[in-house]
Amino acid sequence: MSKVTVVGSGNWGSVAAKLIASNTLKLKNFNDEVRMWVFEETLPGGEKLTEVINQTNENVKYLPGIKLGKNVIADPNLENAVKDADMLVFVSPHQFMEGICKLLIGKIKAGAEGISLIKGMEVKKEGPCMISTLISNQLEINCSVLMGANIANEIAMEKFSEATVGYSQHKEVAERWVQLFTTPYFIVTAVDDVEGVELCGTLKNIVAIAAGFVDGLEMGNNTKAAIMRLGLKEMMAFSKLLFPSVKDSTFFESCGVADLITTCMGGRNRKVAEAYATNGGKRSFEELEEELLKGQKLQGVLTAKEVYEVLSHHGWLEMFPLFSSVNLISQGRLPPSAIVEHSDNKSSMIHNVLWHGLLHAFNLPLLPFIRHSHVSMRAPSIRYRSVQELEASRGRTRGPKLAITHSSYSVVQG
Ligand SMILES: NC(=O)C1=CN([C@@H]2O[C@H](COP(=O)(O)OP(=O)(O)OC[C@H]3O[C@@H](n4cnc5c(N)ncnc54)[C@H](O)[C@@H]3O)[C@@H](O)[C@H]2O)C=CC1
Ligand SMILES: O=C(CO)COP(=O)(O)O
Repeated sequence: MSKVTVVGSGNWGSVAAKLIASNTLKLKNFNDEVRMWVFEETLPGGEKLTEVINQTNENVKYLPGIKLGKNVIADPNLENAVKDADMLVFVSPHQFMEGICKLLIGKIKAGAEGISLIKGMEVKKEGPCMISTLISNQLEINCSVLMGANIANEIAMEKFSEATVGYSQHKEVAERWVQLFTTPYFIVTAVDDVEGVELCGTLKNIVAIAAGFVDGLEMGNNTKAAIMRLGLKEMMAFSKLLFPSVKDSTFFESCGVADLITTCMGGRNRKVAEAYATNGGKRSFEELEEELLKGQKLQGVLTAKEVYEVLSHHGWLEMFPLFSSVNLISQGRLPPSAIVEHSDNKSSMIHNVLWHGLLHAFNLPLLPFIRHSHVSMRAPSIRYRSVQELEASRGRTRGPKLAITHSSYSVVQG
């Protein structure tokens, strides 16, 4: 019988534990108990979060008012929480994963399977690294992903939604994950495109920040829809540049367009970005995150910075005006209103990038195509000026080109 451990216990981590715990009680091939590693905290009343979760069966800080299931056992000791697990569910904010993995090296049971519910990526000197790859490489386990239109508080209340498991090669493993997560109100589908699924979940957080700016500036639904359309194009183009094997069909699964829509309508990234724009960029994201999310973490601002480093490193900034602008606005280098700028420049470049996957399939070179192609399938749209033009038009000069750097956060056990 397989034992399951959830590594992480924030808003989504707690809901994931609840979903899984309802299934392990019913499914014969799983042990009833679900262990949940908790990054220990002392609550304002002086109690330890882990003890309160185990006494009340509720994560009073990150998911108040929802019973997790009596078979969810909170454990503040990471090593102890994972030691017998056959199936490991990783669901921490992405900035903590490198630190968590370091603590887990050599502590995982041989043959264990992992799945990442984490939306984010790391940028290292060697280039971008998806979180599932970080887990796989560091812990020497196979790691699938689960992403989707999954605002945790709604799933906690058992409102219907869908999700996508992304796997590579091992369909039978994906089927076990589908079995472990699926409930009548949470329908999970597996697709053989782990990179595509993970990149959808990661990149939509940048678009959600843009959608929040649009809301803060009270620009209306049409503008937000335009931002979502442009964002989806940049998501597809960026994904295919990094992994030419990424499938178009993945963007039509829950992890793709559905997650993009729900996050741009109702997520935390959107909410904090709205407040940032309402305040004219004068209050930092860190301050607003702390005030509005009370310990929950944003992923979009960091992801925009990480993606910007990749774009800058490859000389791709002009092909990704939305992603670039989101980073520059979040860093205070452009005002929130720069999210929508009209000009008539290189919008066809994205279209060209989308051809890259096709070209790659036929082993044709990309760069000459981008430089010389005049393929014209442009639709009228918001046209972005280049980053340089935007900054120059505001009398600013660009800061030094960002080098690929890696910032890691430490995991400090309370
Ligand atoms: N909340 C949601 O609706 C959804 C979240 N996700 C993704 O799930 C992942 C986890 O997010 P949530 O569960 O929502 O977390 P959260 O943002 O609600 O909570 C933050 C978590 O980080 C922990 N933490 C704080 N400092 C830490 C440190 N130094 N080391 C390790 N852990 C630390 C906190 O204890 C807490 O469990 C993210 O990648 C997010 O994008 C995906 C789908 C839905
Ligand atoms: O990923 C999410 C929904 O699928 C949640 O997004 P936020 O972190 O912006 O709330």
